[in-house]
Amino acid sequence: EDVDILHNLAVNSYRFSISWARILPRGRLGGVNSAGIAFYNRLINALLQKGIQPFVTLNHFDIPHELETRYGGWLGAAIREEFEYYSDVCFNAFGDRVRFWTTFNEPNLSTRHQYILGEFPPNHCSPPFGNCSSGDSRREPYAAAHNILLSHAAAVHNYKTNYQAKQGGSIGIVIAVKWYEPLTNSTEDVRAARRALAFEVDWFLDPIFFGDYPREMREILSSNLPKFTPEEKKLLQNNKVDFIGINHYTAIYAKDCIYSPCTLDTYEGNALVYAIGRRNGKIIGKPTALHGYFVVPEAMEKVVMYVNDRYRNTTIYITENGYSQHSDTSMEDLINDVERVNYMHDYLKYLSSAIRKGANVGGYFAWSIVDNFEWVYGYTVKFGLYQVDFDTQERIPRMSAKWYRDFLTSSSLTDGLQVRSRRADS
Ligand SMILES: O=C(/C=C/c1ccc(O)cc1)O[C@@H]1O[C@H](CO)[C@@H](O)[C@H](O)[C@H]1O
Repeated sequence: EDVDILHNLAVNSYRFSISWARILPRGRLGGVNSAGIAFYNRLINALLQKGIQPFVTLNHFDIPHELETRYGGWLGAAIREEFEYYSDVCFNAFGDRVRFWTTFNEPNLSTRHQYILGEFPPNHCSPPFGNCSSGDSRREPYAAAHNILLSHAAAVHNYKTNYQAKQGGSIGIVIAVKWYEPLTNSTEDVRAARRALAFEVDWFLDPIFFGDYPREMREILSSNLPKFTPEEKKLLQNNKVDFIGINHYTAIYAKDCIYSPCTLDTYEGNALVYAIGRRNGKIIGKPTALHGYFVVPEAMEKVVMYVNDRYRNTTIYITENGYSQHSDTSMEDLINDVERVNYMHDYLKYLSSAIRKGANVGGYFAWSIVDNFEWVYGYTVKFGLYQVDFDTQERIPRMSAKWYRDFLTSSSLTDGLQVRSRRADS
């Protein structure tokens, strides 16, 4: 039914992730769960029958529980071999039909929620970030990220060596990219915004493209930041991604915390930056249902140009972009979601502007087709173009679903928005 919905919406690609635990419930030392393989085979085949390209993520936050018990999850170096094995099972089982792979979804966001703030499992943190039963908010996120980067490199190496030539697909990684605008035009705040971006984007993409962490991180984190051996640098640089996925939702002001005092217990704390939604009392953009996420459409162009310029014109896919509503919104407003229509329209307008300036953008994915389980917020935050009645599983198209279908199927729009649907494989 959902594949029919996608077909009626006229999209040409669908992004989803595979649950590692559904394929390998106990990791590589346990067996492959054939029911899990069969489930994704049915989904992939149903999509292809409708001419929809599957765009597949291997890891979207969750891991088999046994790997947490056995290795301490991403903190243990042994998880790299586990991920390489898991990715191999997936390339083998699904790679004959999948043209687009990504290794990780937003590891730059998940490691911070897991190991700095302690909000996501395994809930590790230390003061001043929080009081967790274990953790080290200044060291662990970087240790976990290091193992993720090397797991990524191992999977990309395996795909490029053993699968790419015969299967003909491409492989990338998805990074969450929040845009940071300097709070004031002081040199300190301008540097703070640049630094926040380095701790957001360059943290993962610099090692992948240039073989090492950015200078800002090496200076500030010193011995808390792991080091790559010469062989690891080579592994990273020799196995560049074919494309970069960007999940972009919002922008926020960055205030310097090196030359002026701040509370440093936030998401940007380790970068010595304080992020704030207001400048002189004026909010950066309309708030959404997700705390700290504001509507700032022009930031779409800025993040795309930044990534395009720094990472040498590598193809960019916008792998997520979307607008959230509170579940306590009235039924009428949930369905007549004009704010979501405006959000998508305006963000797409700035994406088209980036394309006109030369950015190499291969496609755009709306988040999300249906209301999703929003992690720690559960069902209280709604992102769907289709509303879901969770008692009956009924899907109800919102205004945004109709708008998006019209946008994708009309060859031009009268109001100057000139983005067209692009084929994911072009
Ligand atoms: O998962 C996040 C964001 C999580 C978060 C934000 C704010 C907090 O306070 C806590 C968690 O990013 C992406 O954005 C979406 C819409 O959020 C999620 O539904 C996707 O699963 C994910 O890839």
